[in-house]
Amino acid sequence: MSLNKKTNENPINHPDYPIEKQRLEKTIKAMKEVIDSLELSAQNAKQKARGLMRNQDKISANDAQVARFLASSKMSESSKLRDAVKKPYFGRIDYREDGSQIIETFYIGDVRFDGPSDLQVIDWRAPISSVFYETQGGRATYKANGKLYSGDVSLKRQYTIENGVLRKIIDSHIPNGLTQKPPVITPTPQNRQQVQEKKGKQRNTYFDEPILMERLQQGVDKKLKGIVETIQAEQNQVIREDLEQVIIVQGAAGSGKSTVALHRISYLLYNYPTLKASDIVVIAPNKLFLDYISEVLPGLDAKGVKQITFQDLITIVTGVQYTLHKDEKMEMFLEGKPGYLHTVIRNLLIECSKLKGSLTFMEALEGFIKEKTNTFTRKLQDINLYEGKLKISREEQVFKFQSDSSPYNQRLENLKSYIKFKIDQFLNVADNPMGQSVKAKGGKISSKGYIQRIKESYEHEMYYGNEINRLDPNERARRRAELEKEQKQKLTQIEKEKTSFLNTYFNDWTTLSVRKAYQEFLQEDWIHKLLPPNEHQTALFMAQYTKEVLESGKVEKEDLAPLGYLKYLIDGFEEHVKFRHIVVDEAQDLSPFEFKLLSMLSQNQSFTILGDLSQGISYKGFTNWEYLLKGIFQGITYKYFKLKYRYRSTKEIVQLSNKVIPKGLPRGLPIERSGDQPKIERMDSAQAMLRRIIELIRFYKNKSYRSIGVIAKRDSECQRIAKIMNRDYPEIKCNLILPDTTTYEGGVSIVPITLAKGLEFDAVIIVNASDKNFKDNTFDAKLLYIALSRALHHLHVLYMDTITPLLAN
Ligand SMILES: Nc1ncnc2c1ncn2[C@@H]1O[C@H](COP(=O)(O)OP(=O)(O)OP(=O)(O)O)[C@@H](O)[C@H]1O
Repeated sequence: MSLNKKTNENPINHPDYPIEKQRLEKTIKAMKEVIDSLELSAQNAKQKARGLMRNQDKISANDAQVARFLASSKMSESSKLRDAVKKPYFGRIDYREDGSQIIETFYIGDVRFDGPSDLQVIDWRAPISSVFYETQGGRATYKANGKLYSGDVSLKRQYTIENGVLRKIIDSHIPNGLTQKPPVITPTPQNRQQVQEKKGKQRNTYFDEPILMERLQQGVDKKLKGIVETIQAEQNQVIREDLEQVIIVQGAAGSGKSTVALHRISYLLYNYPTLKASDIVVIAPNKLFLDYISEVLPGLDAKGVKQITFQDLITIVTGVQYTLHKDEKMEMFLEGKPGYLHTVIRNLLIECSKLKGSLTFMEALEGFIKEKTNTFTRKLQDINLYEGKLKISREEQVFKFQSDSSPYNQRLENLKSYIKFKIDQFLNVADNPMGQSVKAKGGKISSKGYIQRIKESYEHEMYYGNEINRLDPNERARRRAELEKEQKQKLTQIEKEKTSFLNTYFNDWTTLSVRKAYQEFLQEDWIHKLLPPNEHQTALFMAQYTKEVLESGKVEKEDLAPLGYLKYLIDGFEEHVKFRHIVVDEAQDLSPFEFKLLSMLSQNQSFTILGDLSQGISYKGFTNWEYLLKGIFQGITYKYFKLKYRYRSTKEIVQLSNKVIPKGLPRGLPIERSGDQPKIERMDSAQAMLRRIIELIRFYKNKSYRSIGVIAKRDSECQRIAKIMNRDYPEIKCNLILPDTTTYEGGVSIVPITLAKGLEFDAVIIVNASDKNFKDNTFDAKLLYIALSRALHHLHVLYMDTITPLLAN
C-alpha cells in the first residue's frame, strides 16, 4: 500500500488550512459556551443546595444532596472541557461505511464533545475511533456492540494543536482505489528476497508517522505519559479487546506494555458502563514503578483504580502486613561468584524459588490442612449427656465438620456452635434458626426442653402428687420445701453438666494460626508426607532457611503466596474482595502459585496480563506463556498478543540490546528512529569510570536532558557511586534508588538493574559491563538486556579490563 503523506511544518501551506482553522476556532468557541453554561448550572445547583439546607428538614436535606451532586458532576464535565479547549482534537477520519453513499467526517479527541452537529468531537475510546488507529487510509474495520463494521477511509489526518492554535496538519491518505486491496505476492524461493524487501518497506512506511516520531524524539519527563494521539495498530488491538477474557501480551522492552495496559483500563471504563474504577486492580512489581506510572490513569479520565504490588494485595486479603526479608537470593544470583560450590547453591536456590511458586507447593499446603482436618476429626467422640438422654454421635459431628466448606477455623467454630445449639435445644433454652432442621432430623426432641420437663415433674409432685396431698399441711409444706430445694439442685446440676462438658470437650479444639501452621508445614515429616519424593531434597533445604527467616519475624517475597493461601484455607480472606478485572504488569516474574491466587480473587477470570519473557529474572516465573494458560487459566477464553515493535529506543539501541537476548527468547523490532550509535567504552580503573560517569552526566545535563540513568548490576555498586557523587559532586543532585525507594524523582538516578525494570531514561550509562560482571549465561544476559533497553536516545556502556562476552564483537 503506497501512502501519500503530506507533512506541513507550516500548516498554512496545507490546502485545507483555512477550513481547518475555522473549524477549530468554531469548536473552541462552542466548547467555551458549553463550559459557561455548565458552570452556570453548577452555580445554580450550589445555590439551590444552600437554600434547601436552610429549611432544616429531611426532605430538603435530601434534595440539597441531589443538587450538590449535580453541581459537582457539571463542574467535572466543565473541567474536562476546559482542558480540551487547549486541544479539542488530534485526529480526523473521513469514512464511508460499506453500503452507504455518505462519507462521514469524525474528529477525534481526548474527550467527547457533544456540541453542534458540525462541531462534534468523538472520544478516542469510542468504537469508531478504532479506525483512526488501525489504518493509514484505505480499508478499515471496527467493532461496536459485538458487530463488525467495515468501510473505506478516504482521509486520515493528524493535527498538532497547542493552546488552541493549529500548528500542524499531517495527512496519510490514499486518494484512489479505496476498495482495492494491495496486490499479494506469494513468496517462492525465487522471489523471497523481493517479498522481504517489500515487507521491509511496508514496515518502514508504517512508522513513517511524523507525530509518533516527534513524540518519541522528546525527552522523558518524570513519569510515564499517555499516548492517546499515537497509539499504534498493534497496541490498539490489545486496548480494545473485550472485557470478559484473559488477554496475554508478550512485548519486548519498550513495546508499550505498561502504557497499553493503562489505556486499556480507560477504554474498558468508557465502554462498559457497569464497570467501576474500584472493580479494577493493577498489580505491578514495586512501589517505585507504581509511582512512575501513577499519572497515566488520572490523565486518561480513569481515577480510582487500585494500583498495588502483590505484597499489598496479600495485606488486603490477609489483614497482615508482612515484613519482607531482604532478597538474599537475588543478591547471590547477582553476585554470581565462580566455583563449584557457589554454582550448586545457586542451582538449589533456583529450585527452591520454583518450588515455592509452584502449584505442587500449593497442593501440599492444601494437603496439610486436610491432614489437620483428619487429625481433628479423630479427636471427636460420641457425646452422651444427661443419663444418655442426649446423644450426639461422632459420625454426626464428623459429617457436620467434613461437609462444611468454610475455612478451617470457621469450621471449628461452626461445629462448636452446632453442639452447643443441640445441647441448648435439648435443654430448651435454644433460640436458633437451626432448630427446625435439627428437630426434623433428630425427631426425638420434645417441644418442651429437658429443664422444663424436670421443672414440671417437680412441680407436679409438689402440688398434685398423690403422695404430697396425703400429708398433713405442716408436713406438706416441709416436703414442698424439700422438693423445691431438690429441684434447684437438679437444675444446677443440669447446668453444671453442660458447663463441665463444654469445658472439657472443646478444651483441645485449638484454632490454627497462619504463620504457625506454615512453620509447622515446613517440618521434615510434613515435607516427606506432602511433597513428591523428587522435591524432598529441595524442600528440606528451602524449609531450613525459610524457618530462620520466619523466626526473625520476616518473610521472603516467595512466602507471600503460601501465606496468603493458608490464610484463605484457615480463616478465609479478610475482605471478600473479588475484582472484575485484574491487570498484571511485568507478569513474567509472577509464579504459577501467585497467579492461582489472583485467579481466586477474580470475579470472572477477566485479566490483562503483560510481560516479557526476555526480562524474566525471578526464577519462579514462567518460561513460556502457554504454561500459564494451560496450568492456571485452562478452559477459559483467552487471546494471546505479541507486540512486535520497540517504540522506546532508537534503532541503534534496539539492535545492540537485541544482541544480548539469549537464543529462543522473544525480541522486538526497531522502528525507524535513528540516533547516535551506543558507545562501549573501556576504562582503565574504577576512578576513571567514575570520572567518565560524571563527565557524561554533566554533558547530558548541559544538553537539557531531564532524565539520566546510571545503571549498575548490584545495589552496593549504586550505593558506592551515590556516596562519592553526593560527597564530591553535590551539585549534580543524584537520586539513589534502592529496594525501599517508593517515589521516582526523575533527574539523575543511580539505580540497580532489578529496580530499573519498567523505567526509562533519555540517556543511560551502564556501569562496568565487564566479563566478570556479566557472564555468558541467561541470567546475566537478561539483566544486561533490561539495562540496555532503558535508554531512549543515548547509551554508554562502560567497562574495565574485558568487555562482557555478551557484547563482544
Ligand atoms: N504508540 C506510542 N506512541 C508514543 N509513545 C509510545 C507508544 N508506545 C510506547 N511508547 C513509549 O515507549 C516507552 C515505553 O513504553 P512502556 O514503558 O509502556 O513499555 P513496556 O513495554 O512496558 O517496557 P518495559 O518492558 O521496558 O517495561 C514509553 O515512553 C511510551 O510512552
